[in-house]
Amino acid sequence: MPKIVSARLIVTSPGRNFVTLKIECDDGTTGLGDATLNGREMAVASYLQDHVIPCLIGREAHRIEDIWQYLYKGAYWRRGPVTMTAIAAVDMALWDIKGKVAGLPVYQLLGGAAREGCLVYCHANGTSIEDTIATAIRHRDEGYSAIRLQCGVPGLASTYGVAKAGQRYEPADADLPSESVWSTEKYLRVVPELFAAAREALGWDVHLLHDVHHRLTPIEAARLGKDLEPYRPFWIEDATPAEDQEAFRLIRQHTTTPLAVGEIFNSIWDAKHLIENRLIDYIRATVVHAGGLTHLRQIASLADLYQVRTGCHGATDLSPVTMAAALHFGLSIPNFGIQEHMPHTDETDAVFPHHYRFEDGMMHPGDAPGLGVEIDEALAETYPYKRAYLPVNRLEDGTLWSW
Ligand SMILES: O=C(O)[C@@H](O)[C@@H](O)[C@H](O)[C@H](O)CO
Ligand SMILES: [Mg+2]
Repeated sequence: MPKIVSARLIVTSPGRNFVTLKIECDDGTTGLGDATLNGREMAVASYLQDHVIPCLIGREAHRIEDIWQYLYKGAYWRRGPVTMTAIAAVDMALWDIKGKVAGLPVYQLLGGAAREGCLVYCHANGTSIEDTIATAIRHRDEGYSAIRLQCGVPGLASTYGVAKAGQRYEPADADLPSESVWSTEKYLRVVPELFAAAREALGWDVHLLHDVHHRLTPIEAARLGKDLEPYRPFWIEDATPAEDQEAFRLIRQHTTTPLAVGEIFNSIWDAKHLIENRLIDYIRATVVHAGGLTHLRQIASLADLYQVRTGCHGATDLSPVTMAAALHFGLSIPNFGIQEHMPHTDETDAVFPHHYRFEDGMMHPGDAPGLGVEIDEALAETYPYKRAYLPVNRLEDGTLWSW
């Protein structure tokens, strides 16, 4: 059985920061895990370097569950985004190794394919409704059958999800947190107009999604859900800050618009109340921030009992290693819903050559043994780490608000 002989971190910044864990075994097999936590990358790097890697050396790489429990219970201080991202990186790398040793793609180790491919959604954003619709039409013509819509808010200089003119969308945009200004009233006026225009332009054969990004109170989220019902959204995401899981009951009482939440969740305990009370329809927890494939499977199994489906986070600050792992996961579980797909830049894809592919609105992880993604270390080295923070958000009166 392969034993772990070394593990190291590769921090690279091909346009944005990524932290990757590479584990090597005595038989030469290596595995990769994504350890990227946007805006707090070096916290995870230190947790792995200083507290996890020393405990891995000499362990049997195949004992994934035992190592997971060792890193979770053995830390004493359980859960949290830094800890669970670090555990996720180890977990992904060990599944990668197990697949390579078995000569099988990871989805075959997880029970095999439960579908032909994973339905994905992409992002259409624009400073105006017209720009957003034009982008959405372009993505539909590229083959996407699910599109997330985010547009600028008249009267606000910027808003979540909308790229600066002529640039790719990258929220971690400054050496210290940039500040944006928010107005719920102005926002609530424009989103129904956006969806009305989108249905007018795109018709009904495309799924339309929207990310509220934690910014509404429960009753405001209920109002948005009701206002959007005529346009049948696939979901509204992060409608209200989800530490307050019970708040979703109030939203539920007012609207049938499907609710998705969980990209910032890092364990099953963040989602248990929401799922067991059917307060949500999609759980967005993802491989890299929720403890890896081992833990995410537990979350998906709990969700399946309550007819909650997965809708994993898949933004560009999750590396191609997570994208690959998410597709193996999504292909294999019974209650897959949809997978977010924000294509990485060409420079990122060159650092992380991979086998996953997009075709006709769906993605497939490919059939290479393991996760099917590697890292070009020489190229990675040419992109040094550059500190970057996510923005902070304030109301027009200066109150610090959810970004
Ligand atoms: O649904 C999404 O993709 C967003 O919520 C993310 O882009 C999120 O803002 C970033 O991942 C934060 O790093
Ligand atoms: Mg989101």
